[in-house]
Amino acid sequence: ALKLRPDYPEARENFYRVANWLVERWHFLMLNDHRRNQKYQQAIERAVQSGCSTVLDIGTGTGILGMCAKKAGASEVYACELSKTMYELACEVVSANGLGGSINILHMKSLEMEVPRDIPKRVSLVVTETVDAGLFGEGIMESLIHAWHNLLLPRQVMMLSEPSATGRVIPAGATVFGMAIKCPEIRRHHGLCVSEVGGLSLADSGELRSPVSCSSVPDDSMEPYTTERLSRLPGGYTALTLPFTALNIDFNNVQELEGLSSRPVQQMWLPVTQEGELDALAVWFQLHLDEDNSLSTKPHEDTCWEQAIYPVHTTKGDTLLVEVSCRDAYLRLCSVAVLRGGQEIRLDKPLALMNPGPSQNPEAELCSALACLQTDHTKDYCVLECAEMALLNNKEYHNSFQCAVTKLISRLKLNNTRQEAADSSELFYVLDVSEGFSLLSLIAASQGHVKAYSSVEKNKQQEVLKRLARSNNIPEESLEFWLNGTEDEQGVLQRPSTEKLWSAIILDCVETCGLVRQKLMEKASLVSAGRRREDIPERIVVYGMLVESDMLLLESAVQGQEPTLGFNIAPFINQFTVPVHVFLDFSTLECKHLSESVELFVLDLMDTNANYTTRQVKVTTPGTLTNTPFSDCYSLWYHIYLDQDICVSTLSQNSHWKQAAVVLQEPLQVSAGDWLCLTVNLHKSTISMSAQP
Ligand SMILES: CCc1ccncc1CNCCCCSC[C@H]1O[C@@H](n2ccc3c(N)ncnc32)[C@H](O)[C@@H]1O
Repeated sequence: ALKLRPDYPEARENFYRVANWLVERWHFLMLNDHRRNQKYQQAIERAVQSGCSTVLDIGTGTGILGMCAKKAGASEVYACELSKTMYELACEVVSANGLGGSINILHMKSLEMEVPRDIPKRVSLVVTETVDAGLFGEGIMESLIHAWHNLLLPRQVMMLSEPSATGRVIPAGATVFGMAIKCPEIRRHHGLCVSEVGGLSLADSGELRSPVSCSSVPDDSMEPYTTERLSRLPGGYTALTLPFTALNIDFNNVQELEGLSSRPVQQMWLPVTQEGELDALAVWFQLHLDEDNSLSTKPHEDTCWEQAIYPVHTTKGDTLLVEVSCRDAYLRLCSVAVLRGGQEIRLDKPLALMNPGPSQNPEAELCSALACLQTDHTKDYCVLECAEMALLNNKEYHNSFQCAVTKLISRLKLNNTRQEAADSSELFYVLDVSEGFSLLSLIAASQGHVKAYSSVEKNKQQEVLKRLARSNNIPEESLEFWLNGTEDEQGVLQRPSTEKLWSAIILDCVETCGLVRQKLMEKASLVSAGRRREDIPERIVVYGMLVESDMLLLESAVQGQEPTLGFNIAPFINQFTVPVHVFLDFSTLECKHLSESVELFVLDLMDTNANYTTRQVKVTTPGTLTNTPFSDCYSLWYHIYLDQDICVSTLSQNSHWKQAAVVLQEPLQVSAGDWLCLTVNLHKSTISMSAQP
């Protein structure tokens, strides 16, 4: 579609969503990380010059590490890449750098490779960077165990044989660190932190959990950890212990690799340095490329990488007994018990006191200690997405909403009394078409005289709403679930029954990622047909601000004109540059504000035709800036007016929304006092912007 009509905004937004998915953003971060590139290049050169003449690059991505090996003089270089898009990209890059004939790239997963079918003989060196924030997330352990058994020359004791006859891996190993932290921002995304919102008591919500849990029983619907850039978390975090070494791994020792996952788990002692409630365990690592080069993902270092976060779930209503014996400053999770319903469930294993020595396998202990804390004795918990959990914890949003609904219902009642015909017992029909888990239908139903329809679909979530209705004395018949699972937008918005119309429809208009929800305006124009009705929200005001942010640039494209490690890579991968950045925390984004916040746009949901299609907005850059900065992007947020007076901001402190930013195609040279002209364009629900001096 883009090729046919490059200016068609809807197609452009879809391309952005696809490009974001096809080429992960970290390819740009990696290629822009010059230190990382140089360290890998050095380690590869050293290995090749010491005799490793045949090389396999596992997970080649753009092909950069394989090209380093070739340039360092390796006689045979092979590479494999499981992603089709990256495989094709690597082929383009390698041939564009004149190495097409000398690097053999395979579109396959290393685990499927065999000698001699795929590579003629075993290689002396495997290079790879198939690691994620939690180290193991890209399957490096499995890949290396398979490589040692099938693709690498056997590991010889060095002195007996020359280097080229023995196999080895870059990176040579990794050290994993952990640290207990207190962090409200993580807490509010992974557990219920409030007891009452919008006039509803949440006491009977039952157990609510985020999809992140390290429970001992591997449950594929749950992920063991999430990732955060600790240095960019709003409100920061407090370290509750010193960083401790959780694990050392030698990637050149296949027995150790195989042993890791089958070892017994023991307890873990964490020396406490600061008291406070434990919200999560942060984990990072050092990747030892060789004896002298290592990469670190430690927070606050100038690493661009995120850390792995293991939230600690303490189930609501339980009393978690943790003997935080600060005797000789050791936090002992060793005697952990859960008091539930008066019954004490001892979670602890035999105390680690018996073998207080250095633990053989702390990484697995880490997980078991956490599993202890999170052992899900109660099977009947309900999983909410992190954003749904943060929304649930957002008192301000629900209270604002409750005010708006109360005003609306009383207005409707007033209208009724004026029309003597209508009987005072008439019910008002309210439909909540919010995506995902939403309490708004309950808040509407709690006003009385309201029949609320919720579009919550998942059974477990409907159970939670029913439980909350009962415990908040909302009559069962005031809440119904509407058209579950129907794909048809028109159907969802049809009337509940022939004679009735909806009195109000609740739309949630801004996606958690920070963009206006796709098809919002189409949905809004659908519902505006028929009798004039009050909708919540009634309008959305879009704000923006010009900023200069190196971090955003590093995540969006390979920067600079000079080649990467001497290779011409940028033009190829930059074709996947996506100007729209989502899920940002604007409050902690490293950036320089180049203008005041400016009202860019008003979306009037009650009159969808009234919206502007293009709009000129003058923006000034404050005079304080010294160097003529590049204004390279503007960040977006929204004020959502639930009615003409009540509004919630997507930038507010406890907001569950993240922000979006639009990176300009070409950075604009601006200097203080300039006037920039932003052209804001709304086509259906897709906002696109461009800036001209
Ligand atoms: C300090 C490094 C760091 C620290 C923390 N966070 C991120 C990083 C940066 N590394 C991210 C790379 C992560 C993605 S891996 C790179 C490419 O390799 C491909 N692949 C992965 C496994 C695999 C396989 N067995 N066989 C063939 N191909 C494979 C992926 O399809 C991807 O294109």
